[in-house]
Amino acid sequence: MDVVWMLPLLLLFPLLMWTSSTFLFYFKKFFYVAWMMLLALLGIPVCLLKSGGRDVENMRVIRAMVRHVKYFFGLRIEVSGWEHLQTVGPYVIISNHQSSLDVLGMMEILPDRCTTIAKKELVYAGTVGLICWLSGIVFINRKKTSDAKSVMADAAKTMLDQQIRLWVFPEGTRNQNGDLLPFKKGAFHLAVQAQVPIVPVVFSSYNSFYLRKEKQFNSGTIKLKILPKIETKGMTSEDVSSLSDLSHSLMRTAFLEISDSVPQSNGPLKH
Ligand SMILES: CCCCCCCC/C=C\CCCCCCCC(=O)SCCNC(=O)CCNC(=O)[C@H](O)C(C)(C)COP(=O)(O)OP(=O)(O)OC[C@H]1O[C@@H](n2cnc3c(N)ncnc32)[C@H](O)[C@@H]1OP(=O)(O)O
Ligand SMILES: CCCCCCCCCCCCCC(=O)OC[C@@H](O)COP(=O)(O)O
Repeated sequence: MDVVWMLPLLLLFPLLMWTSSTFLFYFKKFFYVAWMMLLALLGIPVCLLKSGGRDVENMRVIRAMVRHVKYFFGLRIEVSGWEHLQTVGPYVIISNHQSSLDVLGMMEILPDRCTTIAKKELVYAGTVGLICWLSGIVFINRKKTSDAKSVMADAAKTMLDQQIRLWVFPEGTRNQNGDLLPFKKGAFHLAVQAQVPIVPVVFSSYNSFYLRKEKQFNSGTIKLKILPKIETKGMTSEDVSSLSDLSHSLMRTAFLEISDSVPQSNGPLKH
C-alpha cells in the first residue's frame, strides 16, 4: 500500500484505541491497580509513623486515602441505613463481593476499628499486601478449612479483647452472576463465638456499569444499603445455619431491590 494512505490510518489508530470501550476497560483496570499500589506505597510510611507496626488503627489511613478514587471512574456511591452502623462495640459486617472495586464502597462506610478477612494471596500483592497486613487484615487459607477455622476462632477472641470489628465476605469469592452465591459459614461462627451482632451490608449489582466478560467499565452508581443488625446473644453453633439462611434471604431481597438493571444474560434464570 502507498505510504500516503498509511499515514491517516496511523493517525486514526490511537484515536480508535482511545474511544474503544475495550481499551478503556483495560486502561481503567490497569490504572486502578497502579493507583492503589502507589497510594499504598505512600500510605505505608504514614502507618509506620502513626503506630509503628500492625495495628487496626492504620485502617484510617487507607480509608482516608481511598475516598477520592471513585471520582476517577465517575462512580457515585449512595449509602442508606447509616444508623445501623451506630452500634457500640464489636460486630461482624457481612457483604456481597463483586469485584476489587468493592474496596471503594467499603472505605465509604468503614467504621472505626474495623478490619477485614481476606484470602492469604492478597498479602503478596506488593505494597497493597503490605498495607493490608499493617492494617490488621486477617488472612485465611481458603483451601485449608481447618486452618481457616482456627484463624477465625482466634479472630473472635481478638475482636473482644481489642474491641475490633470485622468485615467478612461470606460468599468467599468474587461473584458477578447477578445474584448472591450461597454463604460460607465462617462469618456466622465468628459472630456466634464472639456473641456479637451481625450488620449486613449490600452492594447493588455492578452489572449496570461494569461487565467483566463484555469488557465494559463505564461510569455509574453503586448503592450501598446497610441493614438492621442481627443479634446473636445466646446463640450456639446449632444456630449457625439458620442465622446464615436468614442473613442470606435478607441480603438477597435487598440486593434485588436496589439493583435496577440486571441484564437478562447475567440475571437469574427466567423460564
Ligand atoms: C493507602 C491506600 C492503599 C490502597 C490499598 C487498598 C487496600 C484495601 C484494603 C482493604 C480492603 C481489603 C479488601 C479485601 C477483600 C478480600 C476479600 C476476600 O479475600 S474474599 C475471600 C476470603 N474470604 C472468605 O473466604 C470469607 C470467609 N470464609 C469463610 O468464612 C469460610 O467459611 C471458611 C474459609 C472458614 C471455610 O470455608 P469452606 O469452603 O470450608 O466452607 P464452609 O461450608 O463455610 O465450612 C465447612 C464446615 O466448617 C464449618 N465451619 C466454618 N467455620 C467454622 C468455624 N469458625 N468454627 C467451627 N466450624 C466452622 C462449617 O459450619 C461447615 O460445616 P457444616 O457443613 O456446617 O457441618
Ligand atoms: C499484583 C496484584 C496487585 C493487586 C492490587 C490490587 C489493588 C486493589 C486493591 C483491592 C484489594 C481487593 C482484593 C480483592 O478483591 O480480592 C479478591 C478476593 O476477594 C476474591 O478473590 P477470588 O475471586 O476468590 O480469587
